[in-house]
Amino acid sequence: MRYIIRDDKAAVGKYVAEYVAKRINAHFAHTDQPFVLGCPTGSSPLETYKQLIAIHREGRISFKNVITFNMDEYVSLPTSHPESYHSFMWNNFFSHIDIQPQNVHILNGNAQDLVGECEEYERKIQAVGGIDLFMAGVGSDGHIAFNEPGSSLASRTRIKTLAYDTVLDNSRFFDNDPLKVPRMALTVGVQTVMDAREILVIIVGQHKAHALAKCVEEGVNHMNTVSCIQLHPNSLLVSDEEATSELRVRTVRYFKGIERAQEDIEKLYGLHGHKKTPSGSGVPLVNGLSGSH
Ligand SMILES: N[C@@H]1[C@@H](O)[C@H](O)[C@@H](COP(=O)(O)O)O[C@@H]1O
Repeated sequence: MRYIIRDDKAAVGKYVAEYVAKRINAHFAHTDQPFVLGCPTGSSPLETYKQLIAIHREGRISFKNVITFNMDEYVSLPTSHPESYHSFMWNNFFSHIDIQPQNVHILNGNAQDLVGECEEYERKIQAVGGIDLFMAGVGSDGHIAFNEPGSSLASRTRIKTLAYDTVLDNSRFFDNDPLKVPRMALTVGVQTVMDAREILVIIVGQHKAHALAKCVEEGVNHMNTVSCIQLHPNSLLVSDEEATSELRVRTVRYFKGIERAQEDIEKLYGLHGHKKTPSGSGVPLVNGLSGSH
C-alpha cells in the first residue's frame, strides 16, 4: 500500500486528480479499449472532481472513452432527489465533462427487483473487463462504499442497512434530520472493490483520523472495511494532514520518507523504475519497482 499525505483537502484533490488523469492518459497511450473508473460520492472526492473538470477544460484529459461505475446509491430515494448519488454525480462531475451518458453506471435504488439490480451490476462490471481504478472515500466508521462494520470482506454488490453512525453522519445532507436519511442502500461489496486493478482511497478531515489509523496501523478487519486495501497489490491512500492526527508520529514520518525516496527514484530512473535514457524514452530497470506497494 502506498500512502501519500498532503497539507489539506485542496492539495489532496489536486494530487488525486492529477494521478487519475495520468492513469487514464497512460492507458490510452497503449490501447483504445475503454478505461473503467470506479467513482465515490461524499465530500471527500469533491475537490478531486473539481480538479478533474479543470484538467478536462484545459484539454489535458477526455472522458469520451471512460466507463464509470459508482460505488453505491440509497434505496427508495428518487433519482431526482438533490441528495441522491445520481444527482451528486451529474451535478458535481458528469455534467461538466465529455463522458457519454451510456457509459455511466449508477445502481438503481428504486429498482423493483433490488437483488436482481445488484447481480446485474456485477455482471456489467465483468462485461467491460473489470474496473481499472476504483476511487473511494471512507466513512468515519471506516466503511468503504456502504460496507458497514461487520460486512463480509468477500461481499459483492448487495443491499445494506446503514449503520446508525452513518445515518447520523449523512444527516448533514438531509437538513440535519436523521429521520430523513434513507436506512438502506445498494452498494458494491468489499470484494467488488478488491477486484479492481487499482484502488485509490481519499481520506480527509480530523473525523476520519480514527478510521485512517486503524486502516494503516492495524490489521485487516471487517469492523473497518477500508482496511481490506492492505491485501490489495496496488492500493494508494491519500490523506490530508488533519486525518493523520491519530497515527503515530513515526508512521507519518515513515510514509513521508517513502514518498521522498520514491520521488528521488523517479527523478533518477523515471516513473516505475524505467531508467531514463538520453532520448527520454526509458528502459525497464527492475520489474515492478514501485517503492512502497
Ligand atoms: N457511501 C458513502 C461513502 O462511499 C463515502 O465514502 C462516505 C464518506 O463521505 P464523506 O466523504 O462525505 O465524509 O459517505 C457515504 O457513506
